[in-house]
This record gives sequence, C-alpha cells and structure tokens, in this order.
Amino acid sequence: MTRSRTVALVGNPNAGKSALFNALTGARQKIANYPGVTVERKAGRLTLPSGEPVELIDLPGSYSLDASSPDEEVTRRFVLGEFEGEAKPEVIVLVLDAANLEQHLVFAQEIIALGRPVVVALNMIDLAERDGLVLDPDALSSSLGVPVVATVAVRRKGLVELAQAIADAEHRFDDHPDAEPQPHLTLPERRLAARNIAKAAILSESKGRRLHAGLDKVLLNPWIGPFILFAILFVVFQAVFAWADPFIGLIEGATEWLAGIVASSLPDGIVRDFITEGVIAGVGSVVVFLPQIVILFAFILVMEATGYMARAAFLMDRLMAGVGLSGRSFIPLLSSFACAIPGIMATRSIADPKDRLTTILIAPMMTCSARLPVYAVIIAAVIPATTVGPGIGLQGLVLFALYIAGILGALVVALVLRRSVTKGGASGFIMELPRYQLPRLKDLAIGLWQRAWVFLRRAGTIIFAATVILWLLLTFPKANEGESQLDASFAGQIATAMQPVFEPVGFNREMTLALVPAMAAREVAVSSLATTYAIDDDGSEEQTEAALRDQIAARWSLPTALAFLAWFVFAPQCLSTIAVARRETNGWKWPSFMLAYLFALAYVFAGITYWAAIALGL
Ligand SMILES: Nc1nc2c(ncn2[C@@H]2O[C@H](COP(=O)(O)OP(=O)(O)OP(=O)(O)O)[C@@H](O)[C@H]2O)c(=O)[nH]1
Ligand SMILES: [Mg+2]
Repeated sequence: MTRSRTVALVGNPNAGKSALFNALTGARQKIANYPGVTVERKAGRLTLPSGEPVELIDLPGSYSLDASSPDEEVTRRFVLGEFEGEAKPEVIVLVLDAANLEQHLVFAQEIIALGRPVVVALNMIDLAERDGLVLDPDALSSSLGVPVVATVAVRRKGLVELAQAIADAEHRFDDHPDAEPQPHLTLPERRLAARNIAKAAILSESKGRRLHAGLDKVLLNPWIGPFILFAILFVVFQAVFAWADPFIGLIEGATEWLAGIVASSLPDGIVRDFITEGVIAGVGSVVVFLPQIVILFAFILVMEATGYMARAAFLMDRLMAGVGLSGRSFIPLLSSFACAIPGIMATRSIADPKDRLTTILIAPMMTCSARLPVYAVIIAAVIPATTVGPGIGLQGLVLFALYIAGILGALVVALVLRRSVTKGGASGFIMELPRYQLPRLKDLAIGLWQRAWVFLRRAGTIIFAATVILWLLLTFPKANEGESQLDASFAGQIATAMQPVFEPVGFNREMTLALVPAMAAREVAVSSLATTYAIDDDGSEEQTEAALRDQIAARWSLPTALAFLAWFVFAPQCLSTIAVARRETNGWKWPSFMLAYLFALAYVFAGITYWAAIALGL
C-alpha cells in the first residue's frame, strides 16, 4: 500500500495558510486576522490537476525553525520529519504575505535552505495592491530559486496555478533528488537578504506606501522608537503647562468677575458665603483646569488618529512582556489615562483571565485626568516656574515625573502580581498596525468636545455635590468668638480625628480633610482645599484658583506638598473605580485587595517622599 503523499503549508503567522488550506481542500479551518490561530497540524485532501490526490497539511504559523513556542515546535518537527512514523512532506508550500514581504522572507529563506521542493504562494496580493504595492512574482521566483504563484486565498484566486505548481515541483524534484541543503545563514544575514529580495520584487510602490514604510522604520526602530515616544510624551506635559496659562487666565478672570458680582449684589450672609466659598471657590477651582485637560486630550486624540498610538502599543509590547503582561493590556491601560473606569471595562478584550485581572488591578495607577487638577494646582503653588534647560519648564518636568511614577509603579506591581497572586504565563500579542493618516479636524473637535463635556459634567454634578456637602460640614456648627471656624466645624473634627494617621507622612489637617470627599472624585481634593481655605481665610475677598494657589504656597512646606502628590499617584481615590472593578471581577475579593494595596502604596510613598524631602533639606 502506498501512503498518499503529503504537502505542507508553512509560513509566518497570519500569512493566510489556513485560508489557503480551506480554499484548496474545502475544509473549514478557523481563520482569523491575528497570528497564532492555528496551533495544531490539520490534514485535508487536495486533488492535483492530474486527478491525483495528496494530503495537504495546515501547520501553525512560525517565525523560525528554532521553535520557541509549542505550536512552532509542531511546525518544525513536521517540516523536518521528526514525527514518529511520518515522512517529511513531499512539497512545502511556503505562504508569504505580499503586503509584508520583507518580514515573511526571513523565515522563508530558512525553509528554502532545507533544499526540499518548495512552492511559494505569494498570498494577499490584493492587500498589497490596495496599499499601492505592485510585485513581480517572476523576479521573486528568480531571486529565491523556487516557483512563485500569486494567490488571494479568500477570493480563490491563483488556486489552480498553485495546485499545478505543487504537482510540477514534485516531479522536478523526482528528476533531481540530489539537491544539496544550502549553507546556513544567520538571522541578521537573512534579514539583510530579505530586504534585498523584497526590494528586487517590487515593480512599483506608491509614494504614500514608501513614506509610511520609512516612517515605520524610524518610529518602530527598537532604539530610536522608544526615544521618540518618550520625547513626544515629554513635550505633551510641557505643553499642558506652557500653553494653558492664557486660557486659565481667562477662566480665572471670569470666575473673579462672577464672584465680584455675587459679592456686591447679595447681602452678607449664609447664601452669599455658600455661593462664593462653596460654588465659586470649590467648583470654580476645578473648572479652571479645563484648558489643561483639553490640551492633554488634543495630543492623545492626534496620536490616536494618526495611527501613532498603535505604534506606541507596539513599542510597549516588549516592555509589557517583561512584566508578564501582553501588549493587549496596553489599550486598556492607555484608556485609563482618561479614566480607570473605561480602562477596566476595556480589559474585556483580554482573553487570559489572569492577564485581565492583573490589568484591572494596575489600571488605577495610570494617571487619570481627574488627578490633573490636583497635580496642577499643587505644582503651580510649590514648584517654581523656572526652566531647567532650553525650553524645559520645571513644572512640566514634575508633572511628567508624576505620570512616569504611576507607570513605573504599575509595571512593578504587575511584575510582583504575576509572580504571586496572578501567576501564569503571558500570552503573545502582535497587533496589526493601522495606516498613517492625517487627523480629520472635525473628528478631533468632536473628540475634544466630548472630553471637555465629561469634565464639565463632573464639575456640575459629583464635584458640585461633594463640595456642597463639605461646605456644610465646614460651616456648621458655627465657631464661637476667637475660635477658628475650621476647628469648630464637623469637618474640622473629622479631620482632627483622622490626623494622627496622616501626621507621620507629613499631611496637614486640610490635606487630611480633603482626602475624604476626594473619594467621590479626585478633583474634589482641589475644591475641598479651596473651600476650606476660603472659609478659613475670611479676610480675603478673592476666592479663585489663584487664591488657592497662594494659600497653598503660604501654608504648605515643600516636603508636605510633595508627599501629597506622591499620595495621589497611588491612592485609589475614587469609589466608582472600585465599583467597576467589583462588577468586572464578580465579587468584592479583588476590589478589596486593590483598595488595600493601593492605599498601602500611597501611604508608604507619601511617607518616603516626605522624609526623603526633609532629609534633603527641601
Ligand atoms: N485580503 C486577503 N485576506 C486574506 C488572504 N488570505 C487570508 N486572508 C485573511 O488573513 C487572515 C489570516 O488568515 P489565516 O488563514 O488565519 O492565517 P494563518 O496563516 O493560518 O495564520 P496562523 O494560523 O495564525 O498561523 C484572515 O483574516 C484571512 O481572512 C488574501 O489573500 N487576501
Ligand atoms: Mg492558520
């Protein structure tokens, strides 16, 4: 009995092997637009044009014959005939993605060098053409020394030609069975050769595609790429301070004007106090940060729209793998820079439950936009607006450092969690990179408007409510003659009771007090301080963000202010985040864990910052 001959489909992940397999055999293998779909070999029957049946084997995608993962191992063993009782495949069909030819040629050379009969299926030529790339299969064939057939697996194009080439390859090899394996090339040598072969196969390439390829070469370069990303982020945080000032001035002017009108038109009394100290000082002190939030999001939206953000994710993938997370966690973590709530919801796209849990647990450490007002007001108050280099403002630098502190903290925590409570292997991830595009002004405007609206709505609802409650607690009971209102009030009493806990990390009583309403939303810390100082400082007529800044500058020492900033890098100051974490993890166990470890981190880091600053004589 003669065993039917076998033909194997080999190539990089996502080249379209399974799609070709299905088209050639009528099978229904799972295909999908991401690498690593096929993880086992699957056999089917292919009838050659001569009517002769052969066994076609679909193999997992692979980057190299030096297998690193179990699925790649299957491919290697099959191609080299290492499976017990199975012969080597008679013909290897090497499936290449025409749109990513250079990358795919790296592995292709390794296969061709085996000296076995090979037919190249130059697949996805439709995508290449869509991108403005016209390839010459004959040129490719003469560089590689094997037949090349252009195919579009999903549209059944080139299938007959491919089957014929398979039949021919078999016979040609039967005639010259003595083909010698070629000398082994190292990976860098194969990379270089891949570039030259790919270049030689290009008939024409549109200007746009060349530009995009050139951009990617720079932006995704393993050395230059991260540097550029870092530089861009650096500029963003500089801009948040440098560009916002005139706009902040406008809003401040408007608040002052409003406060003036209220002060002169309302009679002295509780209503006037409520409006000036509670609403205008409290809510107004938060609204003033709108320009900074808009600037931050303008940058983020532009990076998303141009396709740069996906490249940033790609660059971060290796870093993420280093701490046991996959690049899949990047997008959820990135959304957490706006707010941890959508970020935690976005983790639903992470298949591995432990990957997902780890991502949820660290998401609150990404600096959400609610922290920006807190950071901004304290930085403006205690960090001098000097420059530390050409065009580098110290305030922007400190803000940048706070964002980095949150990211580093998250990475370290992920590393620890992945070795302890959420132990497990990291899953690989390679993402499709979208094409570069110029952002559309209209989309940008809509995106910014949405962000601004979310922020203003928060100011009008949750921040307003928390400020009003705090104002009531600060205003009653009324102080006796000679007593300070802060000491006498309910809020003051609460703060005094909590103070022993926070005294060791350098917090003063107003800061301690601000922590409580800030559980509703972090920005409330700002409005709370503003209201507290407005009530405490009855002499002043000015009750704006500028006044708050002056109060902080006058009353807080630098170590105290830095400790407060360090606290907010980590503290899980937001009940809605905890509630979402509960919903997404189906229970209180993980949210409680999250609360506990984040508060502990916040406390420890505030303390370290405070005492280190004192030791440094700041
Ligand atoms: N436009 C176009 N899409 C294709 C073509 N061939 C495959 N695809 C698509 O490319 C994606 C990947 O195809 P698969 O067949 O799963 O790729 P694979 O090589 O088996 O990938 P792994 O199993 O992960 O190694 C799927 O979304 C296919 O629909 C083609 O010629 N043209
Ligand atoms: Mg497959």
